[in-house]
Amino acid sequence: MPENNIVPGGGLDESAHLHDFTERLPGVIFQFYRGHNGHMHFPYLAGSGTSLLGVDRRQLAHDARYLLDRLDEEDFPRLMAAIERSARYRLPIATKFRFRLPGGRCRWVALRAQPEDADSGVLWHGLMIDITEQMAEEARLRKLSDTDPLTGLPNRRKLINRLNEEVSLCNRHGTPLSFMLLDLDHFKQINDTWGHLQGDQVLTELGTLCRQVLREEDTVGRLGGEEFAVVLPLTPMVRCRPLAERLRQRIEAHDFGIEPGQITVSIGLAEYRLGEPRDTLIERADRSLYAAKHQGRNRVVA
Ligand SMILES: Nc1nc2c(ncn2[C@@H]2O[C@H](COP(=O)(O)OP(=O)(O)OP(=O)(O)O)[C@@H](O)[C@H]2O)c(=O)[nH]1
Repeated sequence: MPENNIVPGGGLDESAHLHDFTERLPGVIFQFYRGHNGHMHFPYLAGSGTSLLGVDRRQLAHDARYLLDRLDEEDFPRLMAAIERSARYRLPIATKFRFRLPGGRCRWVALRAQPEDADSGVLWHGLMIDITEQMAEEARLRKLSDTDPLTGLPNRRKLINRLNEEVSLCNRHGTPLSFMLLDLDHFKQINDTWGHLQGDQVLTELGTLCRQVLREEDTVGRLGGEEFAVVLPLTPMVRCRPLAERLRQRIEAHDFGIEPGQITVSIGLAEYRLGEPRDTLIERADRSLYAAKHQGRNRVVA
């Protein structure tokens, strides 16, 4: 056994070792107290994470607000609700929050704590660990799995998720929603004539054009191949149609680096009808797209 291990019953030595040990922990261990009168403080706080977070332990021993005040605005009410729930039902807390450092940077912190009854309040025993790098990696992977690598647009999975969200908002609030399917005309010919690389370039530029013409709140995605889709929240058909027409004209007029007027799109539109399944909306837009192709391409059909 290494010499500096804590030996049970080691008296003074043991508490010195314990202190040394807790100060080196790559995180924070704490006791957090909340009185029935609402006052909160940290009777105990240790670990090297305290210096990382730049908190003053003496202040926190009297008042937890010095730490709570530096929580991200979005996360503060969530953490308070978790504390409340934990206090009421004596359930453990398992949550994460963003913590603002001086200078405006943020760190993500994971928190786990176990409550117990205490004198005139509740006492939690817990730990906090910095998970900023982990969260950044998660965000990177999430983006990767949501993004079409060629155009950088949301992929089918992400777009359908977005559509699901908007459909449920529509059903809840009765707001309008339109859906647009957009397909390049004779794209096989473009590939065959100008090469696959040029074809890829056209797809990428098309994505950029869509983003320029549409509003920030509209989601443009690539469904696959030469097919794109747009989710247009708060947009009835009377507003969606001119927007689609503007997009069609803009694409027709754009210089894609090959013969002018060679790149055109057919667009199928559908407006959501309250209560209908999401797939019915997609099918109606698909039928409109089919009609646009059938009627000669380079046109918008609703
Ligand atoms: N360059 C490139 N081509 C792609 C990609 N994905 C699909 N395609 C091509 O898109 C073409 C689609 O051809 P079709 O489905 O026959 O449709 P189309 O030629 O556009 O004809 P219409 O849709 O009827 O106007 C095929 O040649 C595919 O190889 C891609 O990522 N890059």
